[in-house]
Amino acid sequence: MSAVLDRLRGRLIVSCQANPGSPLRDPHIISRLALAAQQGGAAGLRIQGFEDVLAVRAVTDLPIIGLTKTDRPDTPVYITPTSAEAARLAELGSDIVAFDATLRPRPESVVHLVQTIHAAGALAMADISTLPEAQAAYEAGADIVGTTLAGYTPHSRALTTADWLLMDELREGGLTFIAEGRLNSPQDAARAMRHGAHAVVVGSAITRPDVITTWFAGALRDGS
Ligand SMILES: CC(=O)N[C@H](C=O)[C@@H](O)[C@H](O)[C@H](O)COP(=O)(O)O
Repeated sequence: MSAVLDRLRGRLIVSCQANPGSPLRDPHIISRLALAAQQGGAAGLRIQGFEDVLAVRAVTDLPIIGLTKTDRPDTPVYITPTSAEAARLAELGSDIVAFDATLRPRPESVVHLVQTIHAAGALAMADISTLPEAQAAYEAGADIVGTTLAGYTPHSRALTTADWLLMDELREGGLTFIAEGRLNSPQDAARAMRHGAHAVVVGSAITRPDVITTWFAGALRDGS
């Protein structure tokens, strides 16, 4: 296992991303969120977009998982769909480049993306939604898989919680994985480790106050 992945073992990775339209969508603000996460004990950061990766790289030595989100009319794949984007993320200082490795129509093969990321000197994190996708990603040379896209593809379990079953399948299949997606409390993060995660990514519950506010406002509306 690589030194970077070893450094992340058993640790928290904080995703610092702001949705389009969010008042926090600004590289300076994202870099401050990253520093706040570091101060709180994050061992790694997950950062979206070239400008944000650049801004965060300038302020911290923590491992960065870089990605892009690109809406394209020709494919449902939106997390780092092309090798050009993957290479740029590595050049800008991402230690790990995350990309969509789901079994859906895609502009470029997973093998090509992995090779490009490795050639650029970074590790390849395959964002998957099912066990077969994780197996295929490892066969294609990925360094690590993440449960990032579970619940976000038509062929994965539709859930409002983390996909605990997928974590169990990965663990039982002997596949190392990072748990990511809808881990909305410290208890969820700890539970993911008990389900066999190598590390845990938490985003919205730490760095999206606009989203968190909707949880609270909704609870007041519904009275639950
Ligand atoms: C599905 C997708 O596009 N996920 C993105 C991937 O980087 C981010 O929007 C999520 O915030 C991240 O995966 C962390 O998950 P959560 O915010 O649920 O803790």
